[in-house]
Amino acid sequence: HQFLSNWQFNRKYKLPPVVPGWPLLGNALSMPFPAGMWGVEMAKKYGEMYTCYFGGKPYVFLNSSRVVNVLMEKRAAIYSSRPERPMTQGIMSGGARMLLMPHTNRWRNQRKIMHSILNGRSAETIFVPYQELEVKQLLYDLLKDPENFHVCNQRFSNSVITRVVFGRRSGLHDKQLKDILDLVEILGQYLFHPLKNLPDVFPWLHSLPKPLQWWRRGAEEYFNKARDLYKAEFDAFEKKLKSGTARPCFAAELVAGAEKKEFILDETEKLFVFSTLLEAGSDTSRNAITQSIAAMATNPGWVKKARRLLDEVCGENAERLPSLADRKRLPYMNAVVKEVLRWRPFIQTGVPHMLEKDDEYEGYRFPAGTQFAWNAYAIALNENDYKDPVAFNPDRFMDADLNSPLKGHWSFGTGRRVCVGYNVGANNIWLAVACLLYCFDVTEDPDHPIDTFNTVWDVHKDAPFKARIKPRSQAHVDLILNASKEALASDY
Ligand code: HEM
Repeated sequence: HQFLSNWQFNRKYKLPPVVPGWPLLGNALSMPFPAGMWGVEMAKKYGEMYTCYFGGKPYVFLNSSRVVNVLMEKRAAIYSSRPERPMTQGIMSGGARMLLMPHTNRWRNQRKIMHSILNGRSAETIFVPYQELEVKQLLYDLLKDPENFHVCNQRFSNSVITRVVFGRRSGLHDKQLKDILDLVEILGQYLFHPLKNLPDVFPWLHSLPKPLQWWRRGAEEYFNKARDLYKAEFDAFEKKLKSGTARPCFAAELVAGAEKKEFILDETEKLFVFSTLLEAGSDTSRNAITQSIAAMATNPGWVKKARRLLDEVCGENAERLPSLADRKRLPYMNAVVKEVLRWRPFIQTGVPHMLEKDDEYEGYRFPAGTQFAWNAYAIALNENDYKDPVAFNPDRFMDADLNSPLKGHWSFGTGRRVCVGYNVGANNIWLAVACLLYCFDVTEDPDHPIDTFNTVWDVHKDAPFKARIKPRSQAHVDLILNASKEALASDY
């Protein structure tokens, strides 16, 4: 029977070159975590597309912008679902995590809510003042504790989104921040390391009697931990709301909207809207800012250029900090943001989308249910896509698409699933990197050279690499101390 169905499958479908794997487990054993450089190697060996099998299902890696653009972008109407994930979505997220939802009305509903919070006018009017406040705290923290730059960047990103969602700021040593990053780290390993997550690779395992489901207890503990974390945060907010001390924020709007029946979210969905916002908001720009530090230390050329342009606008003697109001006058910084995202994409092999209907392309015939991902490292390091791809060179983005943060790289994803927080993310990076460049000299520690290919960017307990971060001059120190006074005094 198996032979016959394989035979039928092969008559009907034709997939790009298949990476040899093992019976049953397919390629789960050979795909490391993180898989960026493995993806580069496979792309060199197999070409523009290759296929892996996980749990008997095909997963196609797309290794050039050309094919991502045709399939995931232009044909987004049928390339925008997500595979069934009974472990990470089912048990660990109570079925309510938007990122993992299939292409359904439930997803559309959540996407609308997210869009209204994160985009349009609100990205500018609501987020920008907090980004401007938090960046001053970031500079102060980097001045005081440069070795822990990773924690300073974590706090900055987390505090912006926590302020918008719950109306409170976060501190460097907040337990909530560490708990969020722990949760994301575990989820990331399950999502991107098939061997660690057999219950999603083989969804039929979930029909085993419950006592035999060895993963269930751990997964339920994960769900409870996440739920308790966001529930505690929401309860604390509601207390403030009742006592009249809550600040205007998204949670307040959500409560008001729910009372007016503008939308319906059950309890778990509500908590996972918070989880999605706080986790996506905390865990992405912090990596990008950290990577910009690696780029400054290893590629001094662009730093000189960016610095000269920043000095022209803000003064050579630490007259004032760069601000998002300077975006029009500092187009080069838009290119910097895009290059930070392109250079060594920290979501190293992309996020898989699932094809909803059989499809054909250049002689291949893909069955519905095939997963497709932009192979992020492989594309970023592909010489046909980028000239001298290894170098950090923002000038490559000084083109007609300069002001479109989504164009020219895939780090925000693609098609209908493209990151809904990209404006907030791009502004976080723009502001933090502009201020860092303006105030600090960043150099490599000769005893600890940075391996920009194999560094695991998203570790959060320790710094992923070492770098020396020193203020440019006493005038810059004074500027930071002065500018951060308001942030240091705003303790809420
Ligand atoms: C540097 C910053 C960021 C990067 C690189 C990034 C990257 C991504 C990527 C790669 C995806 C998946 C896209 C796909 O499957 O095609 C995604 C989805 C998402 N991101 Fe972001 N993100 C960033 C910032 C943010 C921020 C600040 C928020 C919100 C506060 C956010 C909210 C989301 C949400 C809700 C989704 C799920 C979208 C869906 O499934 O429809 N992201 N992001």
